[in-house]
Amino acid sequence: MVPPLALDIDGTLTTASGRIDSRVFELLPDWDAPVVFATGKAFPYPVALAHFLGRAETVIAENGGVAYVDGKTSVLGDPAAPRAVVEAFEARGGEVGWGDGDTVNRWRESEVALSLDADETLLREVTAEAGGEVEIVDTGYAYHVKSPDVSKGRALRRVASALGLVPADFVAVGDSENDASTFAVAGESYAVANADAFARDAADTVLDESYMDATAGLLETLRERSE
Ligand SMILES: O=C(O)COP(=O)(O)O
Ligand SMILES: [Mg+2]
Repeated sequence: MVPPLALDIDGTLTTASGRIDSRVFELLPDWDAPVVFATGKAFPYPVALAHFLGRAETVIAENGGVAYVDGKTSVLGDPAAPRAVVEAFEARGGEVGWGDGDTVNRWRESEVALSLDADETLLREVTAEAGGEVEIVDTGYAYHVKSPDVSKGRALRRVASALGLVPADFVAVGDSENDASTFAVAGESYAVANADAFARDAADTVLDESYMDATAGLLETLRERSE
């Protein structure tokens, strides 16, 4: 039996230019165990990915702020403090940085994400003034202002339990700071070679290859190992 998977999306299932790698559509539709997409992206993104792969919509979004399994949505983080911090940041001239429309935050329920173009110094200053109520996670794709109580790893506990599993049953793959908590609870954890220092330190293994080259290679290995 192949193992259940907890898969980060950006940097792990993508190309270096941020597109979903086409091998995702070859390797994941028939993966014969639960697959949890665990991402910093807002809820609709992993739902859409699972949907178009023909898989169960079992997802962790917003770095663990939202979990969806078996038709049930759980919002696991309170957006009040993150929103207040970002309002204070804007009042002092900061910009969230996604332009008009802001589809990045439109469906976000537990946290706020800012563009990497945002003024990081000001953001960290305003966050420090909130006195531990919020933290910033830099995924390499965005700054996320979130409750410190929220994490992908904590959400994986809940999702695994709904599936009749425990996090230790999962193999986790990821590339950044927001994956360290998943790595801490998964049975086996792998950072892709493009991963940041947090993810590399937290992973059991750092893969030699980057992005989906690494993930695809690992999935092949896991499949062979299970035969
Ligand atoms: O949304 C982000 O900042 C990163 O998303 P990821 O967790 O899928 O890498
Ligand atoms: Mg990532």
